[in-house]
Amino acid sequence: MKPYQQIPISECGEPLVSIPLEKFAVMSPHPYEKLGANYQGKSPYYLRKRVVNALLQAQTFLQQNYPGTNILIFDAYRPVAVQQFMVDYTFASVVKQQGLTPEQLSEAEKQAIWQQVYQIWAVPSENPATPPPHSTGAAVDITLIDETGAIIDMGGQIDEMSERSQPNYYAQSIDVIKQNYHQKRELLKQIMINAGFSRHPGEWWHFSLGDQMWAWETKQAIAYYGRKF
Ligand SMILES: C[C@@H](N)C(=O)N[C@H](C)C(=O)O
Ligand SMILES: [Zn+2]
Repeated sequence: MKPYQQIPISECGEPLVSIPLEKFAVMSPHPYEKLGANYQGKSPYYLRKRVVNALLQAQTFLQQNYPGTNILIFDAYRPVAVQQFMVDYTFASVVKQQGLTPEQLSEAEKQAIWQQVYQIWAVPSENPATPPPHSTGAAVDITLIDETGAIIDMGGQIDEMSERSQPNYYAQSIDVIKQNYHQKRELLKQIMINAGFSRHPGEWWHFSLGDQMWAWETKQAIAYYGRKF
């Protein structure tokens, strides 16, 4: 159990709504649908109403200060079944990268890979007290695009399982390009924090508002969004 999962949830009942996608950039096709994730009629582009409003606020702030720059939404709502699909997919990918099959792995080797997977993915828990963040409709994975529509280089890919995913990975670098990665990550963080979000301490692209991780990071006693569906 992660420390943030100790935070009690007092579900406020606010609905999930569709993100107005015309106001943002999106990946097409959606990255997890492309891998075969089944959303069973729901959309990865749902969020809680207040979370959508806050995301729009972040977008307005960004465009007022950096005209032409835009938020790219990589992922938002994720049913627990999709969380399960993605952790299984990631486990299988790591095994494959090692040129192995699961049957060739010892229990200890499997555990080591699961540990790696759960470093960046939340456990697909069905327990209402410990929902995966994206299953609450409060979490969103984003990056930025520039005025030409190109994805701004943040010095790492979303969902990358490496040290580079740490938000401050480039903070101390003396290399100008790497300093620029850090500045871009800081810009992303700043527009989101201004709008009320908090950032995942280990992932530069993950932000949430109102869920357990947000409550933990912002020192609130309770979270107000639990699992949806
Ligand atoms: C891996 C990334 N897409 C992500 O969303 N990670 C968080 C921790 C999650 O699975 O909720
Ligand atoms: Zn995320």
